Amino acid sequence: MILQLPQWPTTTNSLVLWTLLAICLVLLLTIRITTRRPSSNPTVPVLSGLIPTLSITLLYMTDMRAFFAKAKPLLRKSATGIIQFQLGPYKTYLISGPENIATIFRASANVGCDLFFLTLKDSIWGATKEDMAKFARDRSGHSARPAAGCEDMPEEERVWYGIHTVMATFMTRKTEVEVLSGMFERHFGEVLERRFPVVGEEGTVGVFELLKGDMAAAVIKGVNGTRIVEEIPDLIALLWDFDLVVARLAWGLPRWMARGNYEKRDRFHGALMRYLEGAIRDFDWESEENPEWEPIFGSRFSREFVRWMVKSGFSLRTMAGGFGSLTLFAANANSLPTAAWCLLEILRSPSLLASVGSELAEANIVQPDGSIDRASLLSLPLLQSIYTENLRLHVSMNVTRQVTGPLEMSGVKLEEGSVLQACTDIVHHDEEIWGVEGHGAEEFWAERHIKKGKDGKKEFRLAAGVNDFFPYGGGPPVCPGRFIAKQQILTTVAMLVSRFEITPVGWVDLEGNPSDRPAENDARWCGGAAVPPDRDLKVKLRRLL
Ligand code: HEM
Repeated sequence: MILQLPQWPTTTNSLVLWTLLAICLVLLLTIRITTRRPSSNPTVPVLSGLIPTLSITLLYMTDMRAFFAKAKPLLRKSATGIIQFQLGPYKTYLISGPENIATIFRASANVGCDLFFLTLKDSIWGATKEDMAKFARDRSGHSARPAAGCEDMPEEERVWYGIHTVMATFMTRKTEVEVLSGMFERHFGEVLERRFPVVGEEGTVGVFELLKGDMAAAVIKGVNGTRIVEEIPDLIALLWDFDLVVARLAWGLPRWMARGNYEKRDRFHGALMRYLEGAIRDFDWESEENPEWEPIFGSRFSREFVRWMVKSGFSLRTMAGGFGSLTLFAANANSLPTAAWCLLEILRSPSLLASVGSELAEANIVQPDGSIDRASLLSLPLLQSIYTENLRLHVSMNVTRQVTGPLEMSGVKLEEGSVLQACTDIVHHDEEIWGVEGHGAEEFWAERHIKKGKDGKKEFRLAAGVNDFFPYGGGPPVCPGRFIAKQQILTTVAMLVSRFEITPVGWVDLEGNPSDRPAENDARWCGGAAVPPDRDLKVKLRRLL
């Protein structure tokens, strides 16, 4: 039986789904469909299974790791760095190689991302039909200049551009990044202070468990304000429940096939709808002041996003979906696991912990008043190398675009309407790109991205070309939160390493039972951006400062 059983949590609904899929497979096998769909483009190798279309689509949806293992050797052998497969109704090109990747990241009318983002608005936001129609109608693009043919479209109907403008303005500008990072540092400091009120205080915690609670609380207070955590006391639990099903929701299976996933999404959105209703009513939208932060919506980014949605006439349901995905989920779901991996790698090696401690101390990262000198922190070579290495090894993202006009790549004419994917899981683990003697590509090597400068000093330098590394995607839809993410992750590491004496106690599974092995990537998140660890490290913390 070629059906790969899913590694997802088993629920009655998923059992029903798999039983149905298994029946379909058996039927198809019985009538012996063995023909392979011929490639319409002979220079592009075809990734195919026993049953054309169905095998690969199923593998992709149920076991992303096995899909990568099958695709990788074929892609490596492909002279053009392109292979193709059928993903449900879409012909999909899997691409590699810096030139090909640069092509999809270049701003071009012939490469679009709306198909991918539109799917997410339906399945993950749970947008209403009317609001989905607004997004589907707008073909004017994300740039200030409307795409050809849409020049006369009224600005308020340009919803993609509207959303892009809010994110680009309030997430990537230096002042906003500074405010968000400063708020994060303040709130994370406060939660640590509450947990360890006096110098010398000790406690045993799981590193990832601590971040999922305390780091998430600090991120949310900084980005979304303090009132939301008071009004929704189980917000963090609802968020992590939602996080567990996001990648599966993205496939858009109907509710009857994945009821449990939709229930988790709806519980999260239901709480946000109730919150937003009151928050929108109570906030003084007429005020001339636009503070950097206030308790109802937190940062300008979160407030301006809600203001834009209200002004554009979106329903409360769509608003809750967008608010949940683009602010709460986006701000936590990737930077938290990455911060956890940075800490796990540092703490499992006493010599690396000592080196990081010295790097922080020598650069006086902790100021006399206890605050962090974030500008200097961001330029520390060893910490940057550790951060980069963890993004390389633990971000598993299939960056997705669509061919929207005539497009040629490595001499191959790509079919219009087809999907393009660049997988970090394949490119970031490529031995030829990243491997060096003694340090294979699969290994975490803290110093992989460090070179000696002319003065003999250590400098951070990415160990490959810029298009070989794309944890934050690329091109116009590149992650707008990348600057904030880096600050949050490095600040978390710096605060814990400099304020505490940390002694590892042992590895535990996610229920807290002792484990005989260290953490690995949790396969359930494979293909869905930052992959969390499947084990945690229990540590003893003793407050030093
Ligand atoms: C390690 C941390 C992070 C990683 C690896 C990551 C990765 C990504 C990737 C790969 C994309 C898609 C880009 C593309 O298609 O080219 C994305 C989009 C996005 N990210 Fe991040 N991200 C991280 C942190 C953050 C943070 C901290 C925020 C917010 C504070 C954020 C907000 C967003 C938003 C709003 C989008 C656009 C989603 C949409 O339009 O539907 N990200 N991110």
